[in-house]
Amino acid sequence: MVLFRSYSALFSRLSSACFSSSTFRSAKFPNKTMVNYLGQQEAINVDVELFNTYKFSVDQLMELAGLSCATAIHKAYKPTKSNILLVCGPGNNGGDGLVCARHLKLFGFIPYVYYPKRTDKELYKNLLHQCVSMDIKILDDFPEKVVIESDYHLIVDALFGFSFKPPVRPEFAKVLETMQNVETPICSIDIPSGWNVETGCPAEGGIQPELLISLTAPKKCAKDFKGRYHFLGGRFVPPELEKKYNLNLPKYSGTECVIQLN
Ligand SMILES: NC(=O)C1=CN([C@@H]2O[C@H](COP(=O)(O)OP(=O)(O)OC[C@H]3O[C@@H](n4cnc5c(N)ncnc54)[C@H](O)[C@@H]3O)[C@@H](O)[C@H]2O)[C@H](O)CC1
Ligand SMILES: [K+]
Repeated sequence: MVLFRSYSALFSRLSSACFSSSTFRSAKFPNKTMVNYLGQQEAINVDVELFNTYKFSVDQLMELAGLSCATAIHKAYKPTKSNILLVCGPGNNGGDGLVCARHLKLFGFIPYVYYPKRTDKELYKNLLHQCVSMDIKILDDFPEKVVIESDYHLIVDALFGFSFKPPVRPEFAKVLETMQNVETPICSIDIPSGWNVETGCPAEGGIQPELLISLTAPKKCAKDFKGRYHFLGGRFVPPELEKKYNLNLPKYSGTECVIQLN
């Protein structure tokens, strides 16, 4: 354990010098003011249309969402041999986290999953099974602040997405509080957990992710994001749906599944 921690600490110092390649800094980013930022109900409506009108299954979209997240993390953080703590919540945002963990492993990272409140649905059982089958460690307890800071290079926040209604219920309060206080960088999937989906960061506290990956289209709270990297992922929106909600999505390049917005 001592060796493990000292490796992580060393790695953390080395890797902070390697964040983001120069290719990234010189790339031309689309004007994010062009993109339509969705309100909570709009995000839910788009989701419902994807399932009901366009007949996507949740598995399909979650796989693309989770792959987008792992890809954005790989683009923002190198080298890959680092420990990543994924905190997965009870809904689809948590499911994106489980998929992301699997892809991170395939990309060469060392993911650890904390998934305290599990749903009984087949999809989630399978996603967790896939993680376990790929030797991804599932943690029974959420690590203390000092342990996170010494052992992990990045936290992936997959606790709550666009269905979150504040205030956070007591069962998740401790986890969110720890995430608010750690020095370790945070990557939030779709919504920084604990933020109001529309008004953004709460007046007191609130996590401050370094990386935000908006899925389908950014939500209004993303205007409050002051971190280093903002990516858009979830490249699965049919053109008709994009038109209907005036999403004005930026053009993804070639076969890329994410695009950097800032
Ligand atoms: N169309 C897309 O863009 C897709 C997005 N995906 C991801 O799905 C989430 C939205 O998922 P959903 O299941 O609707 O909800 P959440 O994950 O946000 O959370 C629901 C979960 O959380 C509990 N909860 C709500 N409020 C609170 C609270 N105050 N305290 C504690 N717990 C709370 C609630 O009871 C539920 O259990 C979206 O953001 C994307 O990440 C899909 O993966 C693909 C399609
Ligand atoms: K989240």
